[in-house]
Amino acid sequence: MRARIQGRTGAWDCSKATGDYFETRHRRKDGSDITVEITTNAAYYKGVKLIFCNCRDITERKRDQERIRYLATTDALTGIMNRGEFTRHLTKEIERAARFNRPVAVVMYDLDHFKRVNDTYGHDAGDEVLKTAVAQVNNAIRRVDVHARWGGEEFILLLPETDLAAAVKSAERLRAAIAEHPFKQPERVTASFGVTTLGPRDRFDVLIKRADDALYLAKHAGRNRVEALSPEAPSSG
Ligand SMILES: Nc1nc2c(ncn2[C@@H]2O[C@H](COP(=O)(O)OP(=O)(O)OP(=O)(O)O)[C@@H](O)[C@H]2O)c(=O)[nH]1
Repeated sequence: MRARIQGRTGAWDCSKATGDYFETRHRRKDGSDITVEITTNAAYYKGVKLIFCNCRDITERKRDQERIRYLATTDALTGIMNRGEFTRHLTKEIERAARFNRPVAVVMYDLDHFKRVNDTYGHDAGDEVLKTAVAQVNNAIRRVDVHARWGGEEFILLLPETDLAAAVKSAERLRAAIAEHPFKQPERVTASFGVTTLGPRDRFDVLIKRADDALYLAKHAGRNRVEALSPEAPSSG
């Protein structure tokens, strides 16, 4: 038996491989995508080698897997990354930055007096404010920056290849993007920002704690502002 499977990755000859397994993507005549699982096995019959090649349409399974992955990694309200996924990204980035001695910044931000928004306009209006604020930030960051919901009305950004001065500049741009945007209910919304960068011996929790401390400073200095703490800053414990 000789079969050729023509996929996007080119032709694959069934007669050359046995005990093989792989997946390939193809396009149907109607333009829709199909994912196919290929398995091959060989058997001998009267001295003749027979190759069995099994092709199965796994498009649905793939779609389900993608959906599960999306739900597991994404914040349902805002559509950005959730805390668990961000933690995985930052952990990797810390390793990479330390290994290659590259800068990396973390920015935490939190909407100001957000409880008042919920109390005055209701929870649905509060949700709208969260989504709009996130959209403003998404529009103002680089593609390589990672934006996630840390919890409640608190958000976090990972800025690769960014030193403290550049991160403060970015945070200031994001602060202005929220503060200057005409929201619906209420019309004006602000957020406070805490910025820090990775120190030479920082672990994940130390970095997050320092960003959180900087955010706390911004809240206590009057809100709608950016505060930064460098890795050399004394820890608040
Ligand atoms: N609508 C909505 N509200 C949320 C969500 N998550 C958290 N909140 C609300 O966010 C509010 C946070 O209130 P606080 O922690 O007191 O903070 P704040 O009022 O923003 O005050 P500061 O942070 O000090 O400026 C609470 O009322 C929470 O119920 C959400 O997904 N949707």
